[in-house]
Amino acid sequence: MAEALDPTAWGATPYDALLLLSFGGPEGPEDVVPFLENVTRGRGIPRERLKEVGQHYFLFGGVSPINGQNRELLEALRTDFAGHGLDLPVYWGNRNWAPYLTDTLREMVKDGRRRIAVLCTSAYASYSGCRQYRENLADALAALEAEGLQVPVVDKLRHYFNHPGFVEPMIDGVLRSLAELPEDVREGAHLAFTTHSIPVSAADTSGAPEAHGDGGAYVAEHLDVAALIHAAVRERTGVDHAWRLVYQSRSGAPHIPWLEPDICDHLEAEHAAGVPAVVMVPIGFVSDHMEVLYDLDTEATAKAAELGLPVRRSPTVGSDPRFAAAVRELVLERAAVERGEQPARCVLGSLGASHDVCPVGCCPARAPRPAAAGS
Ligand SMILES: CC1=C(CCC(=O)O)c2cc3nc(cc4[nH]c(cc5[nH]c(cc1n2)c(C)c5CCC(=O)O)c(CCC(=O)O)c4C)C(CCC(=O)O)=C3C
Ligand SMILES: [Fe+2]
Repeated sequence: MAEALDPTAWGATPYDALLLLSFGGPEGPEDVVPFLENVTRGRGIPRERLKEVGQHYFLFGGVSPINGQNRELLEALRTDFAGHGLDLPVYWGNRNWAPYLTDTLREMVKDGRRRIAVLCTSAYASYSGCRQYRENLADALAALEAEGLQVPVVDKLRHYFNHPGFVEPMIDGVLRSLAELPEDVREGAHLAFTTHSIPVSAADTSGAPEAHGDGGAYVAEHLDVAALIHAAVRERTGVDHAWRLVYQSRSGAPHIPWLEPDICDHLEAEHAAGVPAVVMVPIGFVSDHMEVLYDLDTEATAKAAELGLPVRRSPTVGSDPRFAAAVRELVLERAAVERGEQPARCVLGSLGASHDVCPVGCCPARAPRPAAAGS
């Protein structure tokens, strides 16, 4: 097994590059409206919600932290790869802002890259976190083909929500946040694991068809990560902190059901129930981007202050070296699979490793569109 994952034996063969594929964000006030237009094209988000979200960005000078965080992750990946003798170039492209995916893929093709492993900055199954990226890849490949360029093969790496390199940095973060709470409320603190709300219909159909059902793979995967972190914290502190999975950043029309409860409503309910403190744990996100900075650090934190409820927000993985190492392992694991080997899968929790290739019917879109890197 170890041999299959040794970069000095086969390298990442058959891959000749890794593509970091992310959301993208504005880098100045003049970018905010065009960015939001890119995000919401054809998605039916109410105008009021868009104005409101624009204000979140303007509050931070029109700059989302996400691009800077991806630049740091790129550096962390290059450092990790170089330190482990893995000679694999790493590129970066986004769905909604420069560097745009199509431009990056064009550059990759011009550099002679033919077989590309893709890491998305979304750890879980769902239309927004998985299939939509595959649709973006299909669109970009079609654009290159229309330009007469040779189309590379792209393989999306499996979901990594339950990879130790994703979970362990978050466990440390929760322990740090608990330690920062005033001592008299620390032991009674509850953990609020939080992720992006999505329409209930999208949650129910998330993941492979056999996982479909109430909450689908999206909710099941988050519950697994939450239970893992909770158990590790109990083991390390000896305290059994009560926990719940809650949601944030809801958009869409009010009459369409989205996953609940919202973090702010949850904080209110916790306070009313006499809970002395809460640690918000943003397990749904890969870096401390705007959903974390605004929805948790600004809005939910203000709500808690209004209630007089002590809260802390624990960090996401960002460019933690353990996450960079996890990405290397995911590349080498998948490379071994593509060479016909059966590598060991590094995985925690009760769900096992997610599929390498999305089956037909995985995280379906409202209206079917071409998607790359699937069956
Ligand atoms: C599951 C999920 C993730 C987590 C997985 C992943 O990371 O992919 C995520 C991440 C992100 N979402 C982001 C930003 C936005 N998401 C929006 C809208 C939406 N997100 C959705 C879902 C998700 N989103 C959904 C179902 C919608 C409704 C419309 C639609 O179906 O598309 C809108 C429109 C306005 C609004 O309504 O909020 C914005 C501006 C940013 C960038 C932050 C930054 O700039 O730092 C990031 C990382
Ligand atoms: Fe989003």
